[in-house]
Amino acid sequence: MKNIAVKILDPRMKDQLPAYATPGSAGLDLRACIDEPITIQAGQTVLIPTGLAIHLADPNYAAMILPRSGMGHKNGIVLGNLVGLIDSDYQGQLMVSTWNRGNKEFTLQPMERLAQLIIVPVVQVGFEVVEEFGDSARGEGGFGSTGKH
Ligand SMILES: O=c1ccn([C@H]2C[C@H](O)[C@@H](COP(=O)(O)OP(=O)(O)OP(=O)(O)O)O2)c(=O)[nH]1
Ligand SMILES: [Mg+2]
Repeated sequence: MKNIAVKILDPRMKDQLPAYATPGSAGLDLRACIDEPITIQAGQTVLIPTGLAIHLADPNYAAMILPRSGMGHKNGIVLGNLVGLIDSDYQGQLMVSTWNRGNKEFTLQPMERLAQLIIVPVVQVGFEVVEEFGDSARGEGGFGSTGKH
C-alpha cells in the first residue's frame, strides 16, 4: 500500500481518516465536514468541505472523487462536476460539489459519508504531430459503428 501525505483541516477528522471498508475496496469515503445539517433543494448544488487535504506529489497518480452509489441511487445526491479530478500537485482542501439531481430536498448531516475518493495511476503524455496514423482495426468508426453489416 502506498502512503500519501494528508493534512487534517477539521479536528473531527482526526479519528476517522478515510479507510477502505473491506480489503478489496477501491474507494475511501469522504465525509461532509459541516457544522450543522444542510438541506439541499432539488436541483441545487453546494460545495461541501471534507476537512482533508492530500498531496499526492507524484504526477503518475491522481485522485478522483466519485458519487457513492447509495447516495446517488436512493437520494439523488451526486456530483455537480460528475467526477472530481484531484491533481497530484493540489494541496487545498478536498471539496465535494454536491448536486441534488433528484426531485425532493435532501438534508445532509454533519460528518455523513457523502462521496468517495479513489487514487488512480496517470500517464502524462507529450504530443507528436503526424499527418497519418498507422492502420487500426477500428479506424475512424465510433458512436455505435460496430456490429453492423
Ligand atoms: O471535485 C473536485 C474537483 C477539483 N478539486 C480541486 C482539486 C483539483 O486539483 C483542483 C482543480 O480542479 P480542476 O482542474 O478540475 O478545476 P478547474 O475548473 O480546471 O480549475 P483550475 O483552473 O484550478 O485547474 O480543484 C476538488 O477539490 N474537488
Ligand atoms: Mg484545471
